[in-house]
Amino acid sequence: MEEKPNSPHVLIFPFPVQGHINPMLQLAHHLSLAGLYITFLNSGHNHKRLLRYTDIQARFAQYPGFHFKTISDGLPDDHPRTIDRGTEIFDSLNSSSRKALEEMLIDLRPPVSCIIGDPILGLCTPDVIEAGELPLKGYEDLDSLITTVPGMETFLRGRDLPSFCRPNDINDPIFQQFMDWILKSSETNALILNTFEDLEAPILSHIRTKYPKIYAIGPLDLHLQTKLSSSNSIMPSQSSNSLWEIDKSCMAWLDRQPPQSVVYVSFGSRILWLQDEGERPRELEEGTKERGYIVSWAPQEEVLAHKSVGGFMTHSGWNSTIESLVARVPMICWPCLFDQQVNSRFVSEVWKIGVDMKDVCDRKIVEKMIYEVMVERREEFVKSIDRMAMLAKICVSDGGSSSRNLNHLVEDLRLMVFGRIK
Ligand SMILES: O=c1ccn([C@@H]2O[C@H](COP(=O)(O)OP(=O)(O)O[C@H]3O[C@H](CO)[C@@H](O)[C@H](O)[C@H]3O)[C@@H](O)[C@H]2O)c(=O)[nH]1
Repeated sequence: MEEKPNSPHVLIFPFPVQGHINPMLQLAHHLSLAGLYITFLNSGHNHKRLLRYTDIQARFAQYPGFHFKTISDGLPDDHPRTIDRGTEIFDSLNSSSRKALEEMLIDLRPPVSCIIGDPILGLCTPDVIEAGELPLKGYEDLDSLITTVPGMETFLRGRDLPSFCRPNDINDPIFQQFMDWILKSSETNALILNTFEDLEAPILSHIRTKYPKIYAIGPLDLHLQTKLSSSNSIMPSQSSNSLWEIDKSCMAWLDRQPPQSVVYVSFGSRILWLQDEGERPRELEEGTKERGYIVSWAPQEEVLAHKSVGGFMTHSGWNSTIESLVARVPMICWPCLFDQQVNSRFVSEVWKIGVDMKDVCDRKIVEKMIYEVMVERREEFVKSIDRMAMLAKICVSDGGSSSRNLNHLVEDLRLMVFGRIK
């Protein structure tokens, strides 16, 4: 890499799953557009998979300061790396990558001025424990309000807490491990968030009391699209970030459906075991043949933007939530893990852009919720989501809050080279 004194060199290291690689690549793209040196660090396993479906390196070839590097996640090649394997991937990455990362940092030129990592942000968990609201005492607590999370006092119930934050016993080793990561994440200098001020203002002002430097620069994808189109550049297709082969055949099927008649169902990387094994139940294929279309990995953003799609049944992963908001598609949420329970509560109770099935799901409930989103409360949801999508657009356009925050981020990264800020 040609060494230019005074140029910041940013090392970006996403947690090695699809939902983290996508936004981190978008962030890397933003910083490259601003002329920064970037080293994008992938696990060797994921980098091989990205290269299988797209020439990800060619996509960034226009940026001379952009380099990919890989690091081992410490797991054997045939390990499924799915979340149903508990914290295996976290643990392995933690123990195997530290030394390699330290060595890499010594060797990289120009010297790395900043590392953008991917921590778990559980800011309030210690306060909730301190207040005695965790651990939950039993089923009756699932419906009680949690009153110690600022900005969420009136709507956050026990059942809306992230799954990892509600152990039966706070001495549970997995919970303790998460707590350890949460406490470590509070040592970072600043937070870069894939959200926008108009979406989460009260929460962002609370986070600001703990982290003076936060940069809400999202929705990253829409932001990138806006930036690239203003310079007449082409937005890379989503398939250029994908760990799975995208099957576009569903687009022709969507073209044949009436406007807003289709419910798109996807649980992110949650049910990939099913797809990877090629074990889709035959009854599912047969039963939906006339009325639906199944693919293993869809071009999600294109699907959401299609005029025939009227609702999204989602696991409420953050990327899916924000992509649905941008595409103005109301949601039927069926959260499972991590932040998904909180996201779905915001969708239904705060933003009012969909319904939250939470932990109660059977065919009657699915039918009822789909009816609510597609018919009964459609007008209300569409009105709110149109407004949110418009605010997102304003935030990422020139002079909008996300655009200004991104400029500040770039300025601050530049200052780091001179050691003027930490
Ligand atoms: O058929 C599909 C399904 C998904 N996607 C894309 O894959 C990403 C999925 O991301 P997300 O919705 O965030 O789900 P996960 O991959 O499950 O994300 C993990 O990471 C997220 C970000 O931290 C968390 O919010 C989730 O809870 C966690 O499960 C999105 O960009 C989708 O567009 C596709 O392109 N095609």
